[in-house]
Amino acid sequence: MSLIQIDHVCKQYMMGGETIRALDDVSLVIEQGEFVAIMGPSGSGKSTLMNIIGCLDVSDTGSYVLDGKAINQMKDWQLAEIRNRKIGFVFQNFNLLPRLSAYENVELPLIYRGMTRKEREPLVLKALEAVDLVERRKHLPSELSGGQQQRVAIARTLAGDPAIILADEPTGALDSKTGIEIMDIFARLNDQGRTIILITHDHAIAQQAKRVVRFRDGRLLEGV
Ligand SMILES: Nc1ncnc2c1ncn2[C@@H]1O[C@H](COP(=O)(O)OP(=O)(O)OP(=O)(O)O)[C@@H](O)[C@H]1O
Repeated sequence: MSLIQIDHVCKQYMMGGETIRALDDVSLVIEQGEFVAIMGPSGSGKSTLMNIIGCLDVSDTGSYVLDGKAINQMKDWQLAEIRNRKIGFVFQNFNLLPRLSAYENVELPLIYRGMTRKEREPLVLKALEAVDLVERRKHLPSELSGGQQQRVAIARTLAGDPAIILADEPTGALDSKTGIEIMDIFARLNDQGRTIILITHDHAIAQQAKRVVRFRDGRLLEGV
């Protein structure tokens, strides 16, 4: 069974009487343990697909099965539960809380899950270790470089042990050298068995993934 199975998915938006086909009959299979880049120009539908894969939105037609569960039929609360348990999001602008240290930022989702301090600590340290940031755990985001902040964000995601890491332009706010370093971290996590899906418009970044899926005008071009 594939981790992600998307079949003939369509998503339209109405804008001032005009219909925009953001996703136009998209089918895509992603296996457990893959490292995939979804690449396309602005407006090609990447974010729309990302939102569907991340259970933030559902398609108009077609089907999406994630880890054996049919997502299309789910209610909002069920989608929220799947998101919390299975998906780790990484965003372009890091989304760290500025008044919390690196450690506390990574810890926060585990507090929301109701874990005790004792349960949280090894998970937080392990996640920070995975991105080589244990030493900087007491720093505030403002005391860290952009690349380090993104690594904290990746650690925050890892601590929750998600089935999939979904990264939306994770290198978009970084210079190209730092961007490649972030991709090296994803590659390392992938070597450890993590499934990673990232969306990007940057060809050089996409090439760092093991598989590139190209997108244009709401359609997949190759690599399916
Ligand atoms: N909520 C919305 N309402 C109307 N149109 C939308 C909405 N969201 C997206 N679209 C349109 O759907 C198409 C695909 O948008 P999408 O954001 O998925 O593209 P993208 O490839 O992620 O672009 P970018 O890289 O600029 O974020 C675009 O034409 C966009 O204008």
